[in-house]
Amino acid sequence: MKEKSSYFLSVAPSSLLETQNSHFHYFLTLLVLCVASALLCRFRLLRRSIFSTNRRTSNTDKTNRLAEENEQLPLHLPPSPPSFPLLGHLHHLFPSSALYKSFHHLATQYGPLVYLRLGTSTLLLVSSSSMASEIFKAHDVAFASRPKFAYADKILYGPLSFINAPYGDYWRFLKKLCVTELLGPRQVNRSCAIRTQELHSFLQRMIDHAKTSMVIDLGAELVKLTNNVICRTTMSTTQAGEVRELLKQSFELAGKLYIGQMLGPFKSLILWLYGRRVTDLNNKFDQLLEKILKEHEQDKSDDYNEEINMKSGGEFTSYSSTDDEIRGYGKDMMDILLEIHKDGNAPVRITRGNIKAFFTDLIIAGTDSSSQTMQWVIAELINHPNILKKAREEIEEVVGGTRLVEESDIPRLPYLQAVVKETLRLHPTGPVTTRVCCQSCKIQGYDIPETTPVAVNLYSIMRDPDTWEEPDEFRPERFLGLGNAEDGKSVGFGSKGESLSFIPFGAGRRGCPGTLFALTLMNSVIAATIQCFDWKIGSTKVDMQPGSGMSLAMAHPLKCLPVVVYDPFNVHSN
Ligand code: HEM
Repeated sequence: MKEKSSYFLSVAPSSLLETQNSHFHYFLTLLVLCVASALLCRFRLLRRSIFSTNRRTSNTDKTNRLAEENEQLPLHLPPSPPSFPLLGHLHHLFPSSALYKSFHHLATQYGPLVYLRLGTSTLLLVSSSSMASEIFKAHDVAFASRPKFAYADKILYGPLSFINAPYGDYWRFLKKLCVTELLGPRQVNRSCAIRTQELHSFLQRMIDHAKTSMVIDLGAELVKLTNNVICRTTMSTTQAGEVRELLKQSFELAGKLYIGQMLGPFKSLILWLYGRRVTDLNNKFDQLLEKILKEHEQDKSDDYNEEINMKSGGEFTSYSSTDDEIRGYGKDMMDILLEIHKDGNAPVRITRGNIKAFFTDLIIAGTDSSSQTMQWVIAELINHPNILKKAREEIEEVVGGTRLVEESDIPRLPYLQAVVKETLRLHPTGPVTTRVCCQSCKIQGYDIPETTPVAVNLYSIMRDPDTWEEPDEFRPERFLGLGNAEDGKSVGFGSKGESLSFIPFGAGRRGCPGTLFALTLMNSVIAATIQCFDWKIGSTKVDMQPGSGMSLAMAHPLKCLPVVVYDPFNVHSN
């Protein structure tokens, strides 16, 4: 059955749509959307009455047709709030400028499973851990694909993307490769040297700023650190800044197309306005990635190390390492994928386009999510000095006062890990994840028709008062000890046998393959930051207001002055 492009949110664009940050734009867009939907529906009604056709196009119509085919038995759909005849439930998205909050509000009023009609599309909203279990566990295969985007062919490598690939041979092959090889424990261990170098570089920059009493944009510094780590680990490139800038511009425009797809017959207008610029940027980015691919193919020359030393940001040049140490391992992820590309016997054909799309996915999915989470952690610690003190004491006890905390210390720092987990619970940077129902099924007695797009609100699940005591409080202690969750079940990251009450990385087949990579990086950066710095801000408390849009970023960048409490590069002065 041909799948209708529909209203959807997905991992990559959730961070991209952060660019639509202004409240004004958000409301204006929804207003235009409402008017457009109304016009579209009126036009359809008129056309039907003139030509007396029975042509049906919307998912709601499909649902009714299924009911007709099913011996006229009406489908038993999940509960729906009251709706307007043409707009459906669009007006329910207005109460908040952030979509996950509007969804959260809907769940508190109408329950954990809500069926919505948004203009011409439908959406199943899932907001509790037991309902999420139905999607991520009981019917995992039926919900293993993501909804399609009308302009998939316009956004960067859209149709070749892994994140939006339908559940099938290609996706399964790459997912297995991610888990066993590219993002698995072995590869994460082997890239430790890259993370350490970039962390030292970051710390040195903070120390320099502290010496000159310079207020810094901590978010921007963390983005730089994360982007460098991901670009170097995945494709050993020293052009991380250029990669990021082009991606940012390209996806700002993609965000506009994304909103535009909801405008029904007017969506071509958006394409007309921005199409050319999107193509130009995509071409520029493609040229850059092609260059990096060719460098890999040309077998890197001996002066590779020297080149890295000169370009890797400059500040930290004390290493003189072998190629293995610089890259973290002999082969990087791009080398591995190129080998598969050239292997005629590989079980799945991977094109050059697929390789470029895959690395673009990793950078988009991994950079902002990790850096924003770290920014939230530091903001929470500034606002909770007792927790900062406790975390610092734990590090001092394990590490002593003579060296910098290392990745290998993390397993002995449970309180630090609890601080990071509690931040992920309160501030999941991808608060809503999406799926599409590919096989009609029943959830708790309700019929879910094929092609229904699904939004799982991770934010609601992780603030559910039935699971979490005082859900809005920052209390890392809740993650210490047995069981962890107030519902008594084990809390991991949504793996098999665990409660789905803590799922910042999603769950099931399409759960985040970068979980280990992200946690390894975040735990070690946060540990070192706690050990080395206090932070001064302009007021007594950090403003914790989240921004609008679809990702959960801070509304105001965290600007602060680092104050050195331990300088790992000048031990004599400590
Ligand atoms: C704090 C950091 C991160 C958070 C909170 C996060 C969160 C998520 C979430 C919620 C999903 C959707 C899962 C679902 O639909 O069930 C996802 C998917 C994904 N993430 Fe992450 N992520 C993070 C870091 C990373 C990193 C570092 C990488 C790679 C380097 C990565 C790569 C991906 C990919 C490729 C997908 C798509 C998986 C698929 O569709 O099969 N993520 N992530």
